[in-house]
Order: sequence, then C-alpha cells, then structure tokens
Amino acid sequence: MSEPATDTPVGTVYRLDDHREGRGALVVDLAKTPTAPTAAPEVDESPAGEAVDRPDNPLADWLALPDADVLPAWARSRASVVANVQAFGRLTWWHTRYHGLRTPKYLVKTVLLAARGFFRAAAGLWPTLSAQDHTAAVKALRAQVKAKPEDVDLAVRLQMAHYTRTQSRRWRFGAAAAAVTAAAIGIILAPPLLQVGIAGAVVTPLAYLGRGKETRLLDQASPPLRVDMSAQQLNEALRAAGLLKSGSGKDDSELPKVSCTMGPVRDGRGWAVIFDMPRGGGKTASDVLAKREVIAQELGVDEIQVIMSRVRAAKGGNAGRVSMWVADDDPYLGPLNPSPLEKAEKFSIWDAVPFGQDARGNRVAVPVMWQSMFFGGLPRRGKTFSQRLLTAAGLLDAYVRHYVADGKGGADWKAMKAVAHRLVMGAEDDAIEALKAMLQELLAEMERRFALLRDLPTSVCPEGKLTPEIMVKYNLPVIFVTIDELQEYFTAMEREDREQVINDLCRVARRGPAAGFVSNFASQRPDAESVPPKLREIITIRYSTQVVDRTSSDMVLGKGKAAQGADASVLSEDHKGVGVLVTGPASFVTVRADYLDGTGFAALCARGRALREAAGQLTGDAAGDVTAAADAAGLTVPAIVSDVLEVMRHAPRMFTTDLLAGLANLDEDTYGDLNAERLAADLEAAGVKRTSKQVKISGANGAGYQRRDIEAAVPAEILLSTGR
Ligand SMILES: Nc1ncnc2c1ncn2[C@@H]1O[C@H](COP(=O)(O)OP(=O)(O)OP(=O)(O)O)[C@@H](O)[C@H]1O
Repeated sequence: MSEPATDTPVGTVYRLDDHREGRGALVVDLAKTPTAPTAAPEVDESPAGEAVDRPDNPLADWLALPDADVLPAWARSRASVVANVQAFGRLTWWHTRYHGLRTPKYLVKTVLLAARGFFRAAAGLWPTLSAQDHTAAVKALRAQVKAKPEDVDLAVRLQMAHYTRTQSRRWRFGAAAAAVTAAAIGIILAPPLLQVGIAGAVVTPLAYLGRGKETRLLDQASPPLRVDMSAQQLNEALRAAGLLKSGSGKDDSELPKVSCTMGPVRDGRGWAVIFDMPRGGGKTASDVLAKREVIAQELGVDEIQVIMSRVRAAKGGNAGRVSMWVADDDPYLGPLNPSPLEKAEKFSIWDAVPFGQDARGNRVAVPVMWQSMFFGGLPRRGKTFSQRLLTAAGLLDAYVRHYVADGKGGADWKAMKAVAHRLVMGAEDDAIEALKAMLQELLAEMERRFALLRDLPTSVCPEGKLTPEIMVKYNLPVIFVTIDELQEYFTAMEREDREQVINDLCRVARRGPAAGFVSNFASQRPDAESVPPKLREIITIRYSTQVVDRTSSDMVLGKGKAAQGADASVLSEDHKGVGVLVTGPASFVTVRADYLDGTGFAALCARGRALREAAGQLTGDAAGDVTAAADAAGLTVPAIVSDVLEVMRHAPRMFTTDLLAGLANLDEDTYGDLNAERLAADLEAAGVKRTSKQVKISGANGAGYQRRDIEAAVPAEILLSTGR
C-alpha cells in the first residue's frame, strides 16, 4: 500500500497485499525499465470443438474460470493465517473481558425485563384466567333478566351461567397457582445447577416477552482499532471525511458504501484493506489519499499510522481503488535499523543503494545512477545521516570519485578527507572560492566526458551515456557530488555569486547524469533562498525529514506534494531519520532511513581509501591529505596539528582569530575555550615551528599561521607518501 497519499513509487511492489507473497525488498525503481517485448500470441492448436470459451459455446459463460483468488485474503499465506487467527483470539478475549465486566448490569437488566415480561404475560393471560369467555354470556343474560324480571327461565339461565363462570375462574386460578407453586417448590428443592437452569428457563422467555422495540440487553462493544477493524468503521470514517454521501434520517443500508476487494484483514502489525470508492459519488482514490488526516482522526489513530496508496491499473486497480494499511502504533519508531553498508566490503554504485525501510518493514533501496537527490528538513532530524547513506555506498566502489562540500564544515563530513577528490569545508570566503572552483572543475570534466562519449562508436556507447565498461576502460569513474548545508553557501554569497552557483548546480544536476554524475544535495531551511525552486525541480529524488508545515514540505518535496499526501509535516520530533521520499510525479513513500553514525561512516571512508589505493583511484585532495595519509598508515599526527590543517584546508595562511573560530566550529567541546596563547603553546608542543608570527592576507597584516609550517610538523614519511 503506498503510503500516504502515497502513491506507490514507480515500479515498486508496494506490499499492501503482502499476504499474497513473501515480503521482499522494495526498490524505488526510478529508471523505468522498458517492458519486455510481448510474446507473439499463441495459436491454439486444440480442436476448435473442445474450446470451452468459443463464442458459439452456449456454456462459455458458465464454464469460464473466474479470475479471482480461491482463498480468502486472510488464508493466502502462513503468516497471514497466523496473524488473523491471533487477531481473532485477541478480539474474542477483548469481548470476553468487555462483556464479563458488564455481566452484573446485564443480569439486573434481564431481571427487570423479566418482571416486565411477567406483567405482560399476566395481562395477556388475564382474560383466560378470569374466564372472560363466560363473562359475555353472563352479561347478555343479565341484560335480558333486567328487561324481563318476571321470566324465571331467564333467571335460572343467568344463575347457571354465573355458576359456570365462577367455577371456571376457580379452576383456572387454581391451576395457575398450582403451576407457580410447583415451579417454586421445584426451584427450592432442585440442586443448585438445576435451579439456575430452571430460573434461566423461566426468566429468559419472560425477559424476551418484556423487551421493547429498542431494547438492547448487551452494550454495543466497539473494540479499539488495534483489536478489530471493520468495513463499517471504514465507511463511517470516509463518510465523516465527506468522501461518501451521507443522508440524515436515512437507514444505514440505504447509504453508499465502499466495496472492499480485500479485508480488512490482519497484516503484520496492522490492518490491511483494499477498497473501491462507489461509482456515482464523484470521489476518487486521490481524494481519499488527500484526506489522510481526517480519516485517521475518524479511525481514532494518528495519521502517521495510516498508510494509503492508489492501486494502479498495472496491479489490477482503477482510479477509485485505494490500498490502506492502518498500523497498530507508530510504525517509524522502535529499534534502529543498522545500515547493511556498515558490514559490506564492496558495493557497486550501479546497484540500488540500501536506504531504509517503510512502515511495514519492506526494505527500500534507491538507485542513484542517472539521478540527482535533494535532502531537506528541520535541524537534528537526521537529514545529514540520511544523505550520507547514499554517499557512503559510493565509498565502497573504487570507481566513484567524490566531490564534497559541507557548508557548516563540522564533523559530519570530515572523514571524507580520506577519499574525497575535492573536499570543501565551511562557507567562509576561502571555502566559497573553493566551492566555485570545484564546480568549475566539475563542469569542465562534464564537457570533457560528453566530448569523449560523443566520439565513441555506437557499438561501445549505444545511448551516449556512461556504462560500467566505458567507466573502467576510459577511466571515467562515477562522479558523486555531495553538498550539505547548501543554505550556508547561499546566505554567505553575494546575489550574483549565488545565481552563478545555482546555475552551475542546475547544470550538474540536469546534464551530469548522462556523464556519470550523481548529485546529492542537502539544505536545512525550507525556504526559496535555501532551496531554489529552479534547482529543486530538476532534482529527481527528494527526501524530507520533519518540517513545520505543508508549505515547507512542498518547498523540499515539490509543489502540491502535500496535497497528494507526501507531507513531511506529519512527522514529529521523535522521527529521527524518518522522511518522505519522493521518487516521481506520483510516487512517494515514508521511509525510516538506516542508521549509520559518524564512527561507522569514518570506517567506511577508511575502507574506501584502501579500495581506491588498491585500484589506483585515490586522487585529488585525498591523495595529498597528510592527516588522511597518517590515519591510513596508522601513524598518529597530534590532534591539534590535524585539526588546524583541517581548518586551513583552503588557505595557505590564516589569521589566528579565524583559525580559532574555525577550530571552535570543527569541535566546540575541545576548542570552544581555546585562546591565541594556548593555541601557540599547543602547536609548539606538537612540533610546529613558525617561520613568522605575522601573516599578510589580502593586503592586511595580522597575527596568524602559515599552512606549510603546520605541515612541516607531520612525520616525514607521510609527507613523502603524499608527494610533498
Ligand atoms: N536513521 C536514523 N535512525 C535513528 N536516528 C537517527 C537517524 N538518523 C539520524 N538520527 C539521529 O538524529 C540526529 C541528528 O541527525 P543529523 O545530524 O543527520 O541531523 P540533521 O537534520 O542533518 O541536522 P543539522 O541540519 O543540524 O545538521 C543524529 O545525531 C542521530 O542521533
């Protein structure tokens, strides 16, 4: 079921009807693979007279096999049978407790009804007991005697009739009294169990007799949704949401209802149902998806628990068919999912990258080749962690060349220095220059590649695109461009620079894929400045962690997405690493991303460096980075030296004040209170010899450091290995 207004990601087997098949991985299939050519229609060689479906066969309709599952939805897999039997058990137990608690109330109610029944029975029997059949005769004779008092015969007949009535009454009352007394004695003398039986046998028909038109002996039990879900609840919720017509005063049976083609049945940790909106109501499946919040409220759950999607024609659906799964509780909380990449030795970037899992535990993998990605959301919700998963996959493929820029220049991407061909940290002036230079380098490489691909024969390059073979043969590794905290660059730049950078990013994202460029961008603030719509619209995969409202969600995921149900504002602060993944115009799914922390990521970077060294693919900044080389060689460079080099990555000289600010940004805990004197002392203790204490930058003189002085403190063998 595709998530929320969710439309199932293109090509995804969204497992709303997982009970049919075993659960499997869900690959967000962005590159629509051409469908296999359809086989030529088979010629029916069987004798024409035997074909049951021949049009002239009068029994054709009758003999036609219905195209429906033989087994009911709940019985189609072992897991489903178990889940549904358990659900039935839970429901029975719930009813037992519910009605058990109310038994005293039911008993009192029964006795009261029985009392009313007794009076009704007595009133009904009264004409018989009081021998009213004889009263009429007595009355008639009395009238005649009154008219003819002298008629002795009449007087005698009246006397006789009166006598007969009195006798009759005596007999009838006597018999009734005897029956009641006998029953009472019987009850008193009978063993206790029989007493209960007799009392039941007496009270039950009396209570039945005493019931009124609206009388209900048992309370109406409505179990919570996690115990039971019925089609009636669904209809009521849809009616309340204005998706089904309601008619005041009309009987329930006269109102239009959805027709459930499956369920509700128990499926995993929730209820699954597939239903069709009734024709004539003018409401579509998309209308249902857009009302997720109201439906959830009517069902008494949080909208995060309601996972809906359309069922498209390819899966036997239509414009009114909705697949819905209502989870028992928040499906995106619980233990972390460790990333499978953490244990992987290698990975081919041409394969879909394991990314996370959806509400029902289906694995979600994202193919990144030919794609561009954008991550957005509020701070501290797991945006960078999720974005890093895709870059991390590229670490394990030696034929991926990483270009990385982190506008905050913090610890998140620091480990990439071991691998990245270019690594830009921070958004200070020198870093902005480095970013601009990186983009120029990327654009030049892109044009070089296009020229090269154009010249290749069609037999080698049939689609004008990079292939795994061309990649190796012509040494054209996939280029992975990761930029985090884009907003830092945009806010730090002048308008003209910003326009230029946005245009360059657009070119990389739009034209780059064919040349083997994968863009992976992230920004924090969901406003037009931080997420330029022009760039966002080019991006093919968007992921948003929690944002404050639907407008912000649309800023990241695309205009109108929230109305379709792809709304990251329904997520809460607890949803770390959970986001809405939009993979196409009508495809999205809410995913809980796998967890890969900084240590795990650093280990992958180290593995990536070793892989590249072995494949001769360690290039650019990573090849010349002394601290990364020292790490790889198992040598320790004093932390202060390595961190100062990190901060001075883009600058041959730096004023002490800027250096202190950069160090604090890199590691607030360690360097937050550092001052110029202590910095100088620490560096001196680490072996740094300053050739001068003053530096000149852009014509201004001031206290500062030269990078080459710091590098000189690194062990000689490392400097040698990096070619210095
Ligand atoms: N997939 C995940 N599963 C569980 N927890 C996660 C996941 N991803 C991130 N987290 C938690 O969320 C915290 C914040 O993550 P992250 O640094 O990626 O946030 P962010 O949105 O990038 O924040 P900022 O914009 O401030 O950099 C992490 O420290 C981690 O504890």
